[in-house]
Amino acid sequence: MKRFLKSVGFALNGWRAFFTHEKNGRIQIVIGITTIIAGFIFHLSAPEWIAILFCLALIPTLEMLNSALEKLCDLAEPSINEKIKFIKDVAAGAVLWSTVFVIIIGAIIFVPKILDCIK
Ligand SMILES: Nc1ncnc2c1ncn2[C@@H]1O[C@H](COP(=O)(O)OP(=O)(O)OP(=O)(O)O)[C@@H](O)[C@H]1O
Repeated sequence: MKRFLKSVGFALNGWRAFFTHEKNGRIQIVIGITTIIAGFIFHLSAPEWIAILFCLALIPTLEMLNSALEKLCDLAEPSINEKIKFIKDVAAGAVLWSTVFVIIIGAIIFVPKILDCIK
């Protein structure tokens, strides 16, 4: 139990490092809070909340892995290297790939509600 709590502590340190020191982490916080507020304003249904919460979990998770990989690459090979370029580009590509679908999901959920409000 003590070891488990220690591991949770390390993971929470990871959250703090990502969400306070990384620019992308701070952006994710702003997007997350804004989306949750919008969810309450537009009275999302349970399935809509599930989709939105899944999206809000997915992108920061990928961003965290991307940031960790970037740091590892910078440590392992500070000079220009084709393999490092591949690793960094593919990791960034993973974030972008998911982001495209998350934007589509967000649009499917929020755009009709916003249009209803404007009418
Ligand atoms: N050591 C390297 N060798 C080859 N290409 C690199 C190297 N470091 C970075 N690059 C290239 O530059 C791009 C940007 O790398 P960088 O580490 O600056 O990521 P970033 O997303 O701009 O970082 P940040 O998240 O700090 O803004 C990489 O995707 C890669 O194409």
